[in-house]
Amino acid sequence: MEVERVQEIASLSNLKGTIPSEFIRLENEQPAITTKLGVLLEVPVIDLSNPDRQSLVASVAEASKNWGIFQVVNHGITNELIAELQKVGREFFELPQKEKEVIAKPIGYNGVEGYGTKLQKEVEGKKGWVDHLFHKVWPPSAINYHFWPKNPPSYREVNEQYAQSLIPVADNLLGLLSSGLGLEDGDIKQGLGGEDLVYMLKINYYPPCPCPELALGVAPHTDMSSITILVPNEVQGLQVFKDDVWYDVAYIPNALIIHIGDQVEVLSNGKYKSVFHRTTVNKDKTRMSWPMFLEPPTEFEVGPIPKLISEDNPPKYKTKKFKDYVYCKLNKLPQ
Ligand SMILES: O=C(O)CCC(=O)C(=O)O
Ligand SMILES: [Fe+2]
Repeated sequence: MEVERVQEIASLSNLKGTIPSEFIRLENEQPAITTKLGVLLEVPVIDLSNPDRQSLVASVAEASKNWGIFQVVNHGITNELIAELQKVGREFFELPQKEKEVIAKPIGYNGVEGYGTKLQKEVEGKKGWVDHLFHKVWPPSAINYHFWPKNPPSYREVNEQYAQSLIPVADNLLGLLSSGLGLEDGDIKQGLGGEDLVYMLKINYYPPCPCPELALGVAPHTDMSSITILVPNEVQGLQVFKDDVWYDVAYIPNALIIHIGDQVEVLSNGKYKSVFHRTTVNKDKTRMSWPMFLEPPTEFEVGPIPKLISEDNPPKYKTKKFKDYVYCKLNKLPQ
């Protein structure tokens, strides 16, 4: 059988300290050359239990304007639930390959859901050292359980519980972002489709890599989502581009990492910035992460919120259907 999944490539005994050439980045992307070594970037850490809403709004707005990324603590998701989420996700990836392939993204299928490995659409044709699983978890009408692992048996219950616990956290964050622009709390969520907002879960599985200094996990990008709520495991790997260099983001156990994605940048007419990030891999350890992408429905039109637009502040972005935004971005066409 032709080896295709990174997890399988990583387990080959004949690698002997090397990796196939399609994983070796050009020098301008290699982590060993482009990372600020020995420094952990302390992105803003925001305590969501802060009773002073004004100061909470101010810190979320400041982080979203200047960083596009922050971490939240005291968010209300229990450590036990995060541990369960990680356990069932890891157990799925540790199943025999044949069992994982049952929920593989079908070839030629037009959606993103399913187990898979991305063949990066990059000029150099390089591949990321990562496999993934995508499936929607909310709203119930958007869910296709075919793409959810049947094994381990508790996968569904744990992931449903996690999605439901995340809804108030997401609503709160979107409200804080709205308020930070001087808008009503509900305006940003409304601008994303309101209750039809889709929660798309991705699990990234980065197996140990014999040459972590030459490869990347996920290539540099901004998320197409509105915001992304991310749980990593304890293995370092997330990097952010700041002042022309890549920095490792400090890992805080049980914090949620929040990325500002492209749709919030558009809605805010550029006041909030989507964060440019990438991931590195580890020589000995498996890294995993669980980004939850909060996305407008594909047919929903997103554009700068009208209340933010004036003669002095004209729209900087087009208003367009989310599916058209995605199509242009994936095919590297102008937006
Ligand atoms: O693994 C991570 O920490 C981030 C992954 C990521 O950026 C993505 O999947 O979009
Ligand atoms: Fe990302």
